[in-house]
Amino acid sequence: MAPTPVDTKSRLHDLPTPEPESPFPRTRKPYRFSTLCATVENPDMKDQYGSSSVPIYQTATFKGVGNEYDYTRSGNPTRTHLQHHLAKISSAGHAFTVSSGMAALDVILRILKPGDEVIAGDDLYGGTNRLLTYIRKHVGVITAMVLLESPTNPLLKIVDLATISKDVKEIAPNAVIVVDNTMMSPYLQRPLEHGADIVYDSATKYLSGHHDLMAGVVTCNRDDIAKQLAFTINSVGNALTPIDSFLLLRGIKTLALRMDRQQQTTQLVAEDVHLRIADGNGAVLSFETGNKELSEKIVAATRLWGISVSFGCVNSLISMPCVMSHASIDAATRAARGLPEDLIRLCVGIEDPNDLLDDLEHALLDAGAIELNAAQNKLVRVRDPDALSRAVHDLDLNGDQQLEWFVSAPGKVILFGEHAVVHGVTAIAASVDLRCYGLTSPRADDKLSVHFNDLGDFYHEWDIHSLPWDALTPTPVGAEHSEELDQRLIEAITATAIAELDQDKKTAHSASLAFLYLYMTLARGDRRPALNFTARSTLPVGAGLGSSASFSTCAAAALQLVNRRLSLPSLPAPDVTHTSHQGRRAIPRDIAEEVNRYAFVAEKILHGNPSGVDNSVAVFGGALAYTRAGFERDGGMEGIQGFKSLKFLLTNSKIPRDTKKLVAGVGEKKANEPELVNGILKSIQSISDEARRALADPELPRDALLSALNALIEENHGHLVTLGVSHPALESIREKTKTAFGLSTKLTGAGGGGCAVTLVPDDFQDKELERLIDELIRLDFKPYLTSVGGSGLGILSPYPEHRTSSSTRGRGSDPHAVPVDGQVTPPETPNPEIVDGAASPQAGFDPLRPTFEATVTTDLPEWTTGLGRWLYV
Ligand SMILES: Nc1ncnc2c1ncn2[C@@H]1O[C@H](COP(=O)(O)OP(=O)(O)O)[C@@H](O)[C@H]1O
Ligand SMILES: C[C@@](O)(CCOP(=O)(O)O)CC(=O)O
Repeated sequence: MAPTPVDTKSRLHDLPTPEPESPFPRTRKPYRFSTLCATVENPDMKDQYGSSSVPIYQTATFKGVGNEYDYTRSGNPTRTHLQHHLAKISSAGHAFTVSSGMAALDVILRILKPGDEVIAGDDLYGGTNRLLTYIRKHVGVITAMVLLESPTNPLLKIVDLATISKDVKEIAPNAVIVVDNTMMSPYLQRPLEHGADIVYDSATKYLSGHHDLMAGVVTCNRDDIAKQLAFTINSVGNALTPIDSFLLLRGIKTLALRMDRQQQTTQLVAEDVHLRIADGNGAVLSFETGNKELSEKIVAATRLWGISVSFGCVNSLISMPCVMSHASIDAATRAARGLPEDLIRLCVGIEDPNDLLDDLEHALLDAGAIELNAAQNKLVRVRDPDALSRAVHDLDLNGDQQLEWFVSAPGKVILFGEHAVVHGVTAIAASVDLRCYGLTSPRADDKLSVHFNDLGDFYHEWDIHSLPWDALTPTPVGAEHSEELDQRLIEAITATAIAELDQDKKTAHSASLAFLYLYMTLARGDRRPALNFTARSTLPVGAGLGSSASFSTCAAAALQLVNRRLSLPSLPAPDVTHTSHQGRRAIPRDIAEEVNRYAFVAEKILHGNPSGVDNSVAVFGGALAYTRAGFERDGGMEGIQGFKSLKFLLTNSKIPRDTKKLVAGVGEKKANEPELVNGILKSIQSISDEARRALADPELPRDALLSALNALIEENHGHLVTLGVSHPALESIREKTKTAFGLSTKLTGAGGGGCAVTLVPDDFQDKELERLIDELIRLDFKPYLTSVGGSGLGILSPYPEHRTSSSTRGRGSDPHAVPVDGQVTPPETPNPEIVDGAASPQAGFDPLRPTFEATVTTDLPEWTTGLGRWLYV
């Protein structure tokens, strides 16, 4: 392998363009850009066979000693051709090509030494931001470099490269000026001509143009810098492969042609839709809609425009930077940099402009951003389709015209993987047909109250102004809550609002803390709605069936609805709703995810270190294989169909326990006995994997499936015993089901008491089951026969057409009776009766709260069903 720095062969070309030999004695003009692009010539590298396209030297090594090439990491003829070509079109003395745009930046940043400082713009591509943050944190770099981009991405701010370069050189003569030129490509801008020292491009974009390769290009004129870059590339081994060098060389030939076409169409698109465009150059434009949900709808409604990150491809792309390319910049930083959450980025390709415009127009219409003005017979922009109703609602939040929002969410049973799931192992869990219900009702005073019937009929009210608002860092609409809880807010609520509670009621403390944290975090600016929140559950609380997650889901959904952070979708037309699911599945995934994020926040307050499996089941319902993100395996969840056909008996030992403590206990055991616990975690992962395979296998005979699951239940329970989370009462439930009935049982949830789950085989006689249930009751346990895999989060439709009138409520009326089409924002409820506070009841409003609080628990499912149509995830 060559010991010397490499690939500086690109220096060998002559600028301007090599002139083809001419018999005529007159001077030729230098070739124009598009000709330069299409003409790949290097007089120093004539092909031995006269091939008109540069061949791919697909070889790692070259034979011989002391030759020009010996090892492809260090130098390869295809790459040399490419680099020569790039140097030519970039007005550069040197060009290097590496494996991606980020690799190019990385190679450049390695010029820095500890103590050096980088000055960068405030609108940087998410990946650039991430890499700079990493370098700052890990390499201790503190102004040796000025990093610029023009136009910026995605806000298209223009940077005066020439002036800035001049100023920098006056103030810090040694600072290296680096320019990311990806948005422009050398066709539109050659920053080396304006004082930049180094220019890099993600060649994945315009330079290659077809999104069929990843590549980065670094160009410079300074020999000292070129030497450093070549050294890094050779040492790191990230130089571009021969095949990608070939593809990039081929892409560059059409650069000017593509860019011309893409720019023309961009201009047309920008003018046609009358939306904000930052600059007329390039083929990327972005615009705001004023509403994140509207932007999402527009993006989702396009067909020809591909929803994708990146740009520079011949195919047109549409994206929302805040949730895609720039999602790795946290929400607070995005907000501070003025990067709008609703921004839509269009990257225009080479399709027929009329098709692109048609598609965009359809998407804008479908999303409700524009509408046909019948009088003028033309499409006009709807300034903000939700603005009027939102403004009305916003006023309502402090007035007397509010909605009651009624929501519900199921509990869960974990069949395999509890506790281990906290540490990254996959858990297999499903929803149970026991639910928590949450209702927000407006108040006419300045008070916030909670009523937790299941926690010793706990009721408390707070003066809204007395809550510790100073400690709150507001979360903008559409922004995500950070992964960490805001400890300052928790401490402030604990020291004020919680400190005034009766000290004996610990469970009510934590539920109140979680609710107040969500209430404050989800409030919008100074609009702090006066309301009561009542929660009731058909689930046993604190028994391992996820009552906390279903409570958290109800609180998160209700408060997001009250604060208009969720917009219910328009409902399917009547002829569609009576098909497979009768219109039940009316809540789309993005809304579910939004609720799940905040349900997880509340779970963190209640549990300390939850895995997120409980709240995911509470929101999404069904049966899931759930793996927490952030460990060695990929996080995520996947539905499991086979689980739904299983029958389970859940038995509450009635031994109270504290999930937070049990989870912390396992964490401590892992810290003290890592080998033991890691071994157990590995085994539980195998159990979950095995169960998942068995449940997904359509060929596996039913009895083989059931006996496999029984064996896995026994094995998993054994591991939970070793982890120290069983309890004598759970062991006695196991004993009873095993010896007298031959059934397999394990603890479920956090253990330490709480519930056990028993798999009931298909052929288990009803009589036997009754006998088992009786015996368990006699032993003072509480059994529940449950079906699994039902719906997740439910929201009682706020549309009056979907509500059953008070005279028919509770008589089992058809909950799916009258679906309507097309309404996006629920109409406000007229004349609400004020339940708490001084105002007197008003006519025409029939509040749910009194009956909700008075109905016996066992009647809740039927009563809630009779209220009208429920929309489910
Ligand atoms: N219906 C409810 N009303 C109010 N808070 C509830 C309700 N259900 C659960 N919680 C909260 O969740 C806690 C129980 O959580 P946890 O111990 O994890 O039990 P589980 O296994 O039932 O989820 C309660 O102490 C309470 O703070
Ligand atoms: C023990 C654990 O795996 C499940 C806890 O369930 P529950 O709170 O006992 O319903 C913890 C978690 O996954 O967050």
